[in-house]
Amino acid sequence: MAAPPEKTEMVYVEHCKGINGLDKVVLREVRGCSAEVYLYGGQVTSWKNVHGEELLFVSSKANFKPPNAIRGGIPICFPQFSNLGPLEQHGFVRNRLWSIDNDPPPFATTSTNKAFVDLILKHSEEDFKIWPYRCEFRLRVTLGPGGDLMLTSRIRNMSADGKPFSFTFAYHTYFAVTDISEVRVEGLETLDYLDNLKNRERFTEQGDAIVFESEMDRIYLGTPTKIAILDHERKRTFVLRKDGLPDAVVWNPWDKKAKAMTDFGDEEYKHMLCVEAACIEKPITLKPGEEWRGRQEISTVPSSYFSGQLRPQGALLSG
Ligand SMILES: O=P(O)(O)OC[C@H]1O[C@H](O)[C@H](O)[C@@H](O)[C@@H]1O
Repeated sequence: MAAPPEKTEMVYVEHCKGINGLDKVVLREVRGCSAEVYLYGGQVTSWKNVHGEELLFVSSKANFKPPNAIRGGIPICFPQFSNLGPLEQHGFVRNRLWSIDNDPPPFATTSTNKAFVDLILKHSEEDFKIWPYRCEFRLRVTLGPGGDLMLTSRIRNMSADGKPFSFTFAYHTYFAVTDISEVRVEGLETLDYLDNLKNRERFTEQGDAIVFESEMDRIYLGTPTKIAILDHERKRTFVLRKDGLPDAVVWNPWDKKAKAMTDFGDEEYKHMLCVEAACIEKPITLKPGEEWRGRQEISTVPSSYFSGQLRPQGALLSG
């Protein structure tokens, strides 16, 4: 009798080389969705659904070359968002080489997810010179069986000398959209925001959703835990859920700024939108031994599913 055909084992986590020989980790799930994480920056650079469609934007001009940050995917801004402090723009972890964390401390809740990777960035002596604190940053990236992508950061003050530190933070997520002028963001209505284009002056959002007709760079404050990004043309809605991250940045550079960025195509602003789960207005302070956690989960649903529910009184506030 012929032997039964051998079953090929599903590889949920693959360590390999990416662009310019940089180390990357590919996460895969049974139904065909996938994600990629570069050790450089601890940065997610790809997130594909079961049809193999890319859901994150990465510029065709992105430099995958240290010390440049990678333009696209999900860069992590830490310990400083933007230029809100003495460090380089968005802090330094987005252009450091992270390591695989083979022995991460357990999470309180056990999960049955198989496609995940744990990374760690220990504060080097070199970095101590620019940021004189003892810090350990652990990042878990998980691809759920349904294709949802979860990032959990655990940041700990490792100081032995009693020195606290403060930081601001953002998951600088670049969503891929079909046509920015047909995109709306729901869940931020009626909130206050700081307008980065007007010296961070404070305004209150008046529209019943955010739409895009020109450059936008805002920090929405104290937002609900769910935000939706509706890609009208593709009838796809991204749902962003966050925990420990009260603020949300919304950014599109539009044509003029796009042209000024060397690692960004002139027309690419039409096909991306950054919505960033963040903690900016009130920095986090950690005493020695304390740990902070910040989590972002992104998923997609057909737009019709959410249609009409995304109002301040609607689904977004119900959990
Ligand atoms: O060019 P980068 O340093 O990556 O920053 C890109 C953008 O990041 C955030 O969204 C800020 O709010 C913007 O002001 C900034 O232009």
